[in-house]
Amino acid sequence: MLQIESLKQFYGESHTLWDLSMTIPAGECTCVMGRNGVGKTTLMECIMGLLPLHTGALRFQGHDLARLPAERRAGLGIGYVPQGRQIFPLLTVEENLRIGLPARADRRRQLPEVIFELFPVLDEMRARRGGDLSGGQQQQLAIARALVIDPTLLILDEPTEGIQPNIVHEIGDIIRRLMDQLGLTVILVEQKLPFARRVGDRFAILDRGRLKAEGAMTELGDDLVREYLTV
Ligand SMILES: Nc1ncnc2c1ncn2[C@@H]1O[C@H](COP(=O)(O)OP(=O)(O)OP(=O)(O)O)[C@@H](O)[C@H]1O
Repeated sequence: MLQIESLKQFYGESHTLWDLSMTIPAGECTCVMGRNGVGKTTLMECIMGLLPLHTGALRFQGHDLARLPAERRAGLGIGYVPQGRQIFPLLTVEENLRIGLPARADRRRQLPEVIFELFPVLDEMRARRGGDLSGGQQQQLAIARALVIDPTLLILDEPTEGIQPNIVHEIGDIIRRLMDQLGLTVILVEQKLPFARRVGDRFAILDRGRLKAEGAMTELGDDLVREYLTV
């Protein structure tokens, strides 16, 4: 579904991603893993067009992504839940959701009902300010906002960061439900190993901007965990 080919990225003089190539298969959840600062968020921002590539190619369902500005990439069906959620605290839940609408390819101006079926709490809280929601509710809002464009690929950057353990479990269930019910492909940036094992079908491990290992989640063994994931 998404091919990343020989991608390089720099922040000024600092080389952040090195010749990174990987394929994201359709219908699966690929967990991008690695310690702090290895380049996971940078890679997601390159895919979304929030950061320029130095060299390399990005292909999404036959489209040359790297040539398209960020808003066109969303229009192709790539939903993005950024690290830290980025909810607008003074806007209502409904206003936060509506922010996603202009990126829809079909120019529809109505929120898809499926969002409220998936997240009934957001329906109850439509008129509340984003800043009044709990961390878990804000995360649901951030996911729902990404769904407003009817994506086929959903990118989630550390959705469980700073969230209570019981809600973390619920977010895992939601991700799997999105895949089963809506047929979504997911890229999940995740540092929590049990969560990644539960939700992910595949893993890709980054270390200092390089892809070090990838495969089926069932093949993620203790040696890789020790070398690249434990702190
Ligand atoms: N705007 C920036 N300018 C310069 N360097 C940056 C910038 N953003 C990130 N970096 C550096 O690039 C490297 C990769 O950062 P990135 O945020 O992509 O890592 P990460 O794996 O997502 O980490 P985390 O798990 O902490 O979010 C780090 O060394 C970081 O300090």
